[in-house]
Amino acid sequence: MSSLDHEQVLIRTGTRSGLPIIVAVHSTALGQAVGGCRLWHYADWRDGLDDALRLSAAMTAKCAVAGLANGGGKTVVAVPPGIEPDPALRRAVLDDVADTITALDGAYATGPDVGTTPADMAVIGERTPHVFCKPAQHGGSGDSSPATALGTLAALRAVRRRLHGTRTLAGARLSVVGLGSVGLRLARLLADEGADLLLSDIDPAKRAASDELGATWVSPEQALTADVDIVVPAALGGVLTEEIVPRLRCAAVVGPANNQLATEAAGDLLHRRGIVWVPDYVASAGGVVNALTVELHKGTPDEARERVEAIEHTVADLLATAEHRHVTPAQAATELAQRRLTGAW
Ligand SMILES: NC(=O)c1ccc[n+]([C@@H]2O[C@H](COP(=O)([O-])OP(=O)(O)OC[C@H]3O[C@@H](n4cnc5c(N)ncnc54)[C@H](O)[C@@H]3O)[C@@H](O)[C@H]2O)c1
Repeated sequence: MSSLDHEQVLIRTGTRSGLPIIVAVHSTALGQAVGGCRLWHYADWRDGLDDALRLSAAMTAKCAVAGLANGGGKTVVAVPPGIEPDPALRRAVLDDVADTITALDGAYATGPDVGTTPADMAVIGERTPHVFCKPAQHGGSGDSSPATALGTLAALRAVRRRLHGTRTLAGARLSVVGLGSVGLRLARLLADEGADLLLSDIDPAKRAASDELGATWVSPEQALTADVDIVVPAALGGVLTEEIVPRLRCAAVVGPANNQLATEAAGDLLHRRGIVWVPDYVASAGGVVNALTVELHKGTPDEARERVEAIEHTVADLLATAEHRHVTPAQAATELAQRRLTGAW
């Protein structure tokens, strides 16, 4: 049996909801642990515990690599099969989550994750200050997509410099897969800067926005395998499969989509093909960096923007480490997290 490498895990049966509320605090070495609140169905609550343990450890790495003074944590509310939380049960769950966070005495703050929304964070915020990503009308930082897009742009600048010796995206050829909240914002920023864009989405209604930006509209498959400088995955995860990677014709893959690598082997394959890949949790950190800076660290919007734009330096550091140590960027990110966690910045 492996050892517990978390600082603490609090598991309670919610006094109001009767549901298992699990909060895993992986690390507070760099500061308060943060991580979203997942409200999801699990056949067995122990599966929810596994998720909380795994995802909180991943948050420690994400925060450390992003240079945040925060550690990793996670809340999982394990909803048994067959129960669909109605508004009353949902309210009960959120109050139970807030009380559990209060019991941790500031060691952990939560935000939205699968199954919860910024509006839910406002409800949790009625009982505890240790919450972020509340809607703007509740004093929060609001929609995280603009900051996520800005952070991805910063990551793209670092990669552009690495590929072509310049940080401007003017004249760079990029394809964006997914024109949702983040992808479309990012496409606009790239178009403003004069990038040569191929845009795609499974939703044909997004074509109008693509035309407006003067971009070339292609299918998601064409966008992924296009002969461009950088492919930007901005839709769902798992796009980088062992089947697709050999067909890529780009020099780099950098985007906000979560969990882009379908398998670890796909990551190795990218590396062997000499395609630069920035781990998604690094490229997509802008949203959480902005929310934490403004809401938990009480920074100004300018400070938050500066921190989001610092993702450019983080990525440059990461790529330099990967090259120097002959490792994948994912391994380099793990090493960077370790260096920061042990104070050896
Ligand atoms: N919103 C944020 O702040 C944020 C932060 C970190 C990471 N992310 C990640 O970035 C990605 C995009 O997030 P979002 O908020 O823009 O989501 P979204 O739901 O607003 O947009 C996703 C878009 O992708 C399209 N899409 C879905 N499947 C597709 C496919 N197979 N090919 C092409 N397009 C497809 C959808 O039609 C939609 O337009 C997600 O993976 C998300 O987890 C988002």
